[in-house]
Amino acid sequence: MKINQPSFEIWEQQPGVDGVYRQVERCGRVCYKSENHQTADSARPFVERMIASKHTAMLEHATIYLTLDEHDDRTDFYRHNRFTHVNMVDGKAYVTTNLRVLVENGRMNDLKELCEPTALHERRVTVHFTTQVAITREFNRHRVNSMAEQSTRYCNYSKEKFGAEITINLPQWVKELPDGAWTSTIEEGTVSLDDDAFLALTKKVVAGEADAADNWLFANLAAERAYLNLTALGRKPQEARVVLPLDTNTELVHTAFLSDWKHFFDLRALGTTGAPHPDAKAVALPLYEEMKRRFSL
Ligand SMILES: NC(=O)C1=CN([C@@H]2O[C@H](COP(=O)(O)OP(=O)(O)OC[C@H]3O[C@@H](n4cnc5c(N)ncnc54)[C@H](OP(=O)(O)O)[C@@H]3O)[C@@H](O)[C@H]2O)C=CC1
Ligand SMILES: Nc1nc(=O)c2c([nH]1)NC[C@@H]1CN(c3ccc(C(=O)N[C@@H](CCC(=O)O)C(=O)O)cc3)CN21
Ligand SMILES: O=c1ccn([C@H]2C[C@H](O)[C@@H](COP(=O)(O)O)O2)c(=O)[nH]1
Repeated sequence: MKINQPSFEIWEQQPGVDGVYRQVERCGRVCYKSENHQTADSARPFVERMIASKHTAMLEHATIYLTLDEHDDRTDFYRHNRFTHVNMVDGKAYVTTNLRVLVENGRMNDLKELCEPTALHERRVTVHFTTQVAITREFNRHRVNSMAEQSTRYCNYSKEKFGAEITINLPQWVKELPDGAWTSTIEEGTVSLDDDAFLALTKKVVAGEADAADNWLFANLAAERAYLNLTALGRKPQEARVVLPLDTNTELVHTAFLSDWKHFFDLRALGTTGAPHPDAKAVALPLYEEMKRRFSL
């Protein structure tokens, strides 16, 4: 069993139309952890597959910036589209939208007007989180955001690609436990108990003699054994996944307007409506600091 630390990364879109396709591919491949299929020219066919299979939500991760004339017919369309922000300044329309809007409204020609963001465009920002399933349940309630998440229906953790093991994302309360028998094992990021050691731990739990770290490790290790046994018995990942704990590691991508990120930080970092969960705050607060530096929130 692996133990990951929570983390985040801002995924900046590369310039131009190529950057548009690559952003969709990078975010979309998180779902099936299929990054190994990415090549120099795989982005456009990937996007075409997403369109053909009607998985157009993935297209929302590509941000489109346009600068149009106030009186251009196209400006009118974008001003009335609810997934688009338009700033009107001195006769120009500074449009921020996403690729799904263009694809689903037959407006791919507008890509000819693609530009890099100026100070007058409302920014959209893509963030990749590595956290627990428990936390992505909370983040995914920010429903105006665009999302892509690693799938427990389709990822088979018993495969070599996942190291044939389960990965847990370390909860803050476990990290903050006073030093004990498991401290160095947890810090190393891998736990592997042979059968005798697992049975000894099980006995301690059953006898009610296990401490907090013992109980936490026991439950995760038992879940891992059961998951691997179920897949070995022929159960599909989407069946075996029901025994996985809420601290199972997952990857989540959110793309949102800066104004929506501000709302996210109010809830998940700053706690303006109640204390954020410590595992949410563990990624949201440093992300807030980083966004303040990069985008002057
Ligand atoms: N691993 C993964 O991440 C997977 C994710 N899913 C996701 O589950 C969802 C299934 O729900 P379903 O309702 O069919 O999917 P849709 O993606 O069609 O709708 C979801 C929401 O997207 C909004 N939306 C539509 N167009 C845009 C756009 N251009 N920009 C921003 N938001 C937009 C709609 O808003 P409104 O209500 O205002 O119209 C709607 O609320 C999908 O998003 C799908 O991708 C499914 C499988 C795997
Ligand atoms: N209704 C619905 N069902 C879905 O399954 C679905 C959606 N919507 N919306 C978008 C998400 C994202 N989806 C996907 C589907 C495939 C890949 C993918 O990586 N495909 C690889 C092959 C997979 C592999 O080799 O492991 C590819 O190269 O196309 C990514 C995201 C599926 N998704
Ligand atoms: O059929 C599906 C598969 C996935 N999703 C969404 C829900 C989550 O945000 C991610 C990962 O979900 P899993 O259930 O772990 O596959 O994708 C969905 O809505 N429908």
